[in-house]
Parts: sequence; C-alpha cells; structure tokens
Amino acid sequence: MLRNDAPLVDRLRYIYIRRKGPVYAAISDVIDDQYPKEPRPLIIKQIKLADKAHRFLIHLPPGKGFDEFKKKERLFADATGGSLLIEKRGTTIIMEVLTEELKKSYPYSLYDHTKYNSMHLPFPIGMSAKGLLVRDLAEYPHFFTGGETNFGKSNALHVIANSILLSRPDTYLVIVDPKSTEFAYLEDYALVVDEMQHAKILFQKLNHEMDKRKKILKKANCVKVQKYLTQGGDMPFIIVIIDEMAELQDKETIDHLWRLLRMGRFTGIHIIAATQRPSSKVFDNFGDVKAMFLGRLAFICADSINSHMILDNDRAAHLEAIQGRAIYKCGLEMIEVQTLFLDPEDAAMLLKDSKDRRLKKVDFFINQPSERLPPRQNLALPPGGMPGSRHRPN
Ligand SMILES: Nc1ncnc2c1ncn2[C@@H]1O[C@H](COP(=O)(O)OP(=O)(O)OP(=O)(O)O)[C@@H](O)[C@H]1O
Repeated sequence: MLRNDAPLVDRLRYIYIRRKGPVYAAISDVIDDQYPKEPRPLIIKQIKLADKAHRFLIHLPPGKGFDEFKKKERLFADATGGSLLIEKRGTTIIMEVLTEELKKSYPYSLYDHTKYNSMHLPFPIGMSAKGLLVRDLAEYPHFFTGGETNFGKSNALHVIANSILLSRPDTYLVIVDPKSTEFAYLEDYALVVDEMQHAKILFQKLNHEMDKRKKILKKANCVKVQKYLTQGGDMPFIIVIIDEMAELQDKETIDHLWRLLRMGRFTGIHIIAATQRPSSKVFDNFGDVKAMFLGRLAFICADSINSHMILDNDRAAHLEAIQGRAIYKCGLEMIEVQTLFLDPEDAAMLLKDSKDRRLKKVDFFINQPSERLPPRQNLALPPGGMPGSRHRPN
C-alpha cells in the first residue's frame, strides 16, 4: 500500500500500475518488495493470451541473476493467485500467469497422440498455465515421480504407459509392479514383473542388453539410439516402469538398476520410477543417480525433505491437497500441473482398439536374431517364462 505522505512521482506510478490491471500490479508489488533498490527488474510488456492468461516480458538489469528471480516464483504465484511459468530468453524473463484456477480433473481424452508424431516417445505431463504440457520421454533420459500415497502416482504411470503404447506400439514396455494388480490389464502389451526375485533377473538382462546396444551403436558410429533410428537402424525403445521403487531392497538389483540409470541413456532404455518417499533409507546412494532423472513429477509431499528429494525445493510440500495436482520439473522448467485422469478400464478399451497391430509387432520382435536385440526373447526369464505373466517364450 502507498503511504499517505508518498511523493507525487510514487503516487502517479501507483495509479499507473493499478490501471494496468490486478495481475500486473501484483507482479510489480512483488518486484518492489523483493528488489528495494534500483535498478530493479522492469516489466516491459504485458500480452493477453486469453481471458485469464497473461504473458509478461521482464527485463533483468545487469547484476540481477535469473536464478535469484526464479526463486521468488512462489511469491509471484501467491500475489497473483495464479499458476506461473518463468523462463529466460537472453536478458529477458518470460513470465506466464494463468489466473484461472486449474480444474480438479481433466480427462485423458484431451490428449491426442496423433499430434505428436515428431516426438519419439510423447506423453502428456498434464494441464498447466501453458495449456496441455506434452513431453518426449526419449529426451530425459529417465523420469521420476513421487509423493504421498493416493495423490496420483499410479495414474501418472498409467498415462505414460498408455500414451507410449498408443503412439509407439513397437516399444518394449516392462512394468515392475510389486502391488501385482495395478497393471494387470497391460499384460497383453507389456512384460509385467510382480516378484522381486524376477526383477533382479530382469535388471541383469537389461544390463546385458544395454552393453550389446552400446557395441552396435559404436559400430554404426551413432552416439545415441535416435541417430541410429534416423539411419534406418532397428532398435526399439525399452521403457521400464517401476511402481514403488522402495520395494527394490536387494543390493544386487539396486546396483543393476543404478548402472542402467547411469549408462542406459543413449541406448534407448528409459526408466520411469515412482516412490512415495524418496528420503527413505533404501535410497542411501540415490543422490548419485538422481541427476539422471531429468524429468520429475512431485505430487503433494508430507514434508519439505521429501519435496527436496524430488524437486530440490519445497514446492511439493505446499501443494493444495488435490488428487492429480503436481509440480513438474525438468532442468530450469518448473510448473504446476493437473495430470490427466485415465481410468484403467478406459485404458484397456483404448488399447483393445489397436490390439491386432500391436501383437503383430510383438511377433516380429520375437523373430529377430539375437544380435538385433529382440527385447522379448532376450529378456526372457527362466525357461517356461515368468510365472504370472502371459508372455512365455515361444
Ligand atoms: N489426475 C487425476 N485427476 C483426478 N483424480 C485423480 C488423478 N490422479 C489420481 N486421481 C484420483 O486419486 C486416486 C488415487 O490415485 P493413484 O492410485 O494414482 O494414487 P497413488 O499415489 O499411486 O496411490 P498409491 O500410492 O496408493 O498407489 C485415484 O483413484 C483417482 O480417484
């Protein structure tokens, strides 16, 4: 608030700012409060994107860092009452503010996978101030999601699994699901591993697979699988989803997994891991591999320690307690989202439509010679196949 005895120039500025609208005024107030001395960051342009969505271009004066500005994101969000996206372009900051509240639920049907053919492994992160956020899993290389139970981790995994299967049916999908039932409907399309001793064999096999892939890529002079694919090479992506990573207690299994995380990145092997509380004792050396999970999605966390483990900040500890509400982070990009909701029954129906095409692809890979890495055959577990899985070697 302006003091009664404020100089005329300050009064005029106050009136000018309020005329620009409440969102502009809220941002100006936070800047004035946080940068008491000149030179301050300066709003140079306001663009109305939609009824309740604005983009602000803010000039950062020399000596004021972007990281320092971005740390104040929560203050801007609280002051504007909106969700924010802050990015840097040169010396200008782009701040997008959506003051219309995110809804408590958005259906998966809002996502049309046919629009993202240029991506290798597209999937929707969720609805955000920027609209629907869709990202390419192949770019991460690995993805991590965490947060308190019953706030939407499994739903997020269903969304990822289904999106990838729908747009890339030739992907080899492996699901480590200690809860046993959650992903049963995917058994026709994926290898579902529900026993921990099988997880150990699985990760061992994936390490062999990774080593073989590295040799093939080296021979073809390709630094990563994407390049190999553009040259006409045949190397299907392998996506490993681990629902509740804390269940992996065996040291050897964890060592195999850590090696995949560190070295699998260029070979088309991507890990998506979920856990309730990453600060638990199991993850003693989690810090060593955490940086490999470039894409992170944090649902509400019980405390700032768990939020820090996922996001390196406490944003997820202050989220509203809404199922499906999360903070997405990838490098400098950090934004609040409402993940899309996909009922497993609807997911099963969606996949059923393209079942024939998919099964054909699976046969095709089984028949590949072993050097060409047919995932299903190479990953075959003990003779007779994996108990509980319908995928048994032919
Ligand atoms: N994006 C969403 N939008 C609306 N509701 C959601 C969303 N995600 C999850 N929910 C609701 O929350 C419930 C719990 O979700 P989910 O099983 O994914 O949570 P979880 O964190 O994996 O829990 P657990 O750790 O017990 O498996 C769902 O049954 C659904 O009703």
